Amino acid sequence: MTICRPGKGHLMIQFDTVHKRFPNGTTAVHDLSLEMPEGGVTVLVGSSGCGKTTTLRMINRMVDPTSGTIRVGGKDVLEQDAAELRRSIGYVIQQAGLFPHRTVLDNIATVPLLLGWGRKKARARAAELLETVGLAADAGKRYPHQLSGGQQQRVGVARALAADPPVLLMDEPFGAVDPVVRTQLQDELLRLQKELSKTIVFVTHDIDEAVRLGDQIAIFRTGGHLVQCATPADLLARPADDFVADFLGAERGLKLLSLQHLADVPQGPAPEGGAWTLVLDEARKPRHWRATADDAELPVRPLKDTDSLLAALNESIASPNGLVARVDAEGVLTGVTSRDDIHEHASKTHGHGTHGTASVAI
Ligand SMILES: Nc1ncnc2c1ncn2[C@@H]1O[C@H](COP(=O)(O)OP(=O)(O)OP(=O)(O)O)[C@@H](O)[C@H]1O
Repeated sequence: MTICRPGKGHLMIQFDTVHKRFPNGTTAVHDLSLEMPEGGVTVLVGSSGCGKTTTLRMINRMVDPTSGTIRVGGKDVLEQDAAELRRSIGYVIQQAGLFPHRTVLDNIATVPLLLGWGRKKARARAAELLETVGLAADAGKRYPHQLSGGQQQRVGVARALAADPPVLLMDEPFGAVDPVVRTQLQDELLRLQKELSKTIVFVTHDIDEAVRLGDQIAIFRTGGHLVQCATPADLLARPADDFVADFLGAERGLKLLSLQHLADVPQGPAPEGGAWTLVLDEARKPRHWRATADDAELPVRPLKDTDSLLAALNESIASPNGLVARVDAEGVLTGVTSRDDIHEHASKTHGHGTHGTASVAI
């Protein structure tokens, strides 16, 4: 059995040896012990039918466990009224699940109205949330079918946030939109999360989405078994077994590079007198590379400390001499870094163990 213990901060959600067997005999979740820190995003991933949705739905009692305990904010969910619990937890599903005959504003105001806020206050809150999720005020008067899939998904997020719940459950919320909109929605969620610090449980099939959004990722396999739970970087660096490694995909190393930043990679002065010179403007901002032999020019894409090692590797391949120009926040040159330095730094942090540090196999 794998137990996930993040080990720092307050825990908002705790699964303790939770088992779910449906009346038809299907075991959807098998002795799950998993802890989710307050203010963090826990992503549940795994192939179809491995128990992600059931796990999520046990948190707000849309499904009750067969055995074991689930605590939200320290309280056993089975000791709470199911309807009340549901209203206190935001829930977002694929294709938003909006009420088709209610305006967008009324959709968003649903839970505040159920909580007895009164129409005026609930609608004012809904209007505020439209802006929070990046929709224009006039979208509030429309009906869901008059919005694009991506816009509907934003309304779904606004509706889930309406009563300002501490916990948000998101079941494949961006599964039905195209990849460009999906990336935008992920960016929006990351921006919102910086502001709101909700405890989010997010179900997806998409490992890239999990790596982008998760503070911790729990990987399940068929039969409702949790295989590994760790931070994205730990998971990518140290998959627990072949199943996890396969799930992470052949580009696991590149994914890991996308999570690591350039900041710690050493830099030196830009070379002088070699085959290529880095040309700067009067403010010492890089303009281009110039060939000593024939004055040919090649573009330079300077990187900041916050850029990823993947971006750095990419730039070092594009650069004529394998050097990456580094700049400060104002775009002024701070130095250059070689492809070898990037490689060396990447392999130092990849590690070769087999177990994620946040997982304890027992
Ligand atoms: N109400 C139910 N009655 C019987 N079996 C169920 C019920 N709900 C889910 N199951 C079964 O439990 C298992 C886990 O289902 P669940 O929906 O939790 O998986 P999932 O990982 O979310 O799948 P997907 O990624 O396809 O949504 C599956 O075998 C499913 O068929």
